[in-house]
Amino acid sequence: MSHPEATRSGATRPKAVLIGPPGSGKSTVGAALAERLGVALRDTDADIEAAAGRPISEIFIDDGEERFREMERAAVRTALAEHDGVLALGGGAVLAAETQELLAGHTVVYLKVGLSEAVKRVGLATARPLLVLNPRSQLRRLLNERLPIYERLGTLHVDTEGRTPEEIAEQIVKEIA
Ligand SMILES: Nc1ncnc2c1ncn2[C@@H]1O[C@H](COP(=O)(O)OP(=O)(O)OP(=O)(O)O)[C@@H](O)[C@H]1O
Ligand SMILES: O=C(O)C1=C[C@@H](O)[C@@H](O)[C@H](O)C1
Ligand SMILES: [Mg+2]
Repeated sequence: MSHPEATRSGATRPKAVLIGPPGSGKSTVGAALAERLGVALRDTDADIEAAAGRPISEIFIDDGEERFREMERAAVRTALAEHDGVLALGGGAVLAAETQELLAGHTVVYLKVGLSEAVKRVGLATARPLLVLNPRSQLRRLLNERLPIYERLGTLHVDTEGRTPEEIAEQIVKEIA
């Protein structure tokens, strides 16, 4: 007898789910990977902004981080069930126990980046609400908290330093083939 959950999860699933800290290149590598695979890139940050009709920085200010994380859990759940291309998750999405469970059985690509390189890449971008005040110390805190989670959830770990997004995408294509 076919179980409805099994049918649903088997029918539509992303080719790859990208995780990693801010600046690891989820959006950039995601675009290069989607192009190579000839599929669409979906980004849960963009889904949340579209649903709320506001940028994430405003959601953080108006509603707080907790409400943002609720919206993020829902966005991840929906995207994992609907999307069959490349899916980039927000940097903190993996903190949610529900999301950690939902990722089991997926091809999860962890994009690795060190603190100094991540700081260089995100620069002083104010679009990242968690990094507004002191990007370096905030990123250090985020990395300390999240590295073990990214490492545990990633079924493929990919170095991103000193390599172009295209080179990284090429490696991922080979490894998930
Ligand atoms: N391999 C790379 N080498 C050099 N720069 C890179 C690389 N990958 C991404 N970048 C640059 O780093 C910055 C951050 O990349 P991107 O926005 O893709 O990260 P992200 O993981 O999606 O971040 P966020 O979690 O904030 O959404 C961008 O300016 C991008 O051009
Ligand atoms: O690292 C994080 O917690 C975040 C990363 C971004 O992708 C956004 O989801 C938001 O700015 C929070
Ligand atoms: Mg991004």
